[in-house]
Amino acid sequence: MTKRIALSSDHAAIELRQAIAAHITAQGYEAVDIGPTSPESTHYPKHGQAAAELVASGDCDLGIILCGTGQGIMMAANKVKGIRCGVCSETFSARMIRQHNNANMLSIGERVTGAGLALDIVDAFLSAEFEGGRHGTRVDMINEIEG
Ligand SMILES: O=C(CO)[C@H](O)[C@H](O)COP(=O)(O)O
Repeated sequence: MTKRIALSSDHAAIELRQAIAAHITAQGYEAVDIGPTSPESTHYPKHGQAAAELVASGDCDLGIILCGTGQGIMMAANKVKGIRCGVCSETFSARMIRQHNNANMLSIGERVTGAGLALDIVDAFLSAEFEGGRHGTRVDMINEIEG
């Protein structure tokens, strides 16, 4: 079944978000891009929350969110129950947050990471699978903290 990927950003990362949407669509994913499209200044918490809710509800399989640094929108997304989101600026971590942490969202900073590398980061994240085992025990411990 086609994987649905939630995408959102604030004003600082619209161009990179749209490039990622086109990139993953070309790979056969369904990009559920909830904007914004206007370059007007906006507030990253609401965009992080909206994408995180699509993932937490099961409407989307995974999510990719962006802001200037990737940090603020990641913090907002991680407040939604069931979300495990990491900021990545290289491919090793993008792969590992899936394999070891079962991350269901990836965050990238458009003001930090160039577009070419960002697309490689997305590929690393989307192609990796959670390994379970001892990592499952640890992810369960994270979920227990959340309650
Ligand atoms: O990176 C971000 C949050 O972590 C934001 O994109 C950034 O703070 C927006 O800044 P500005 O309003 O000056 O464009």
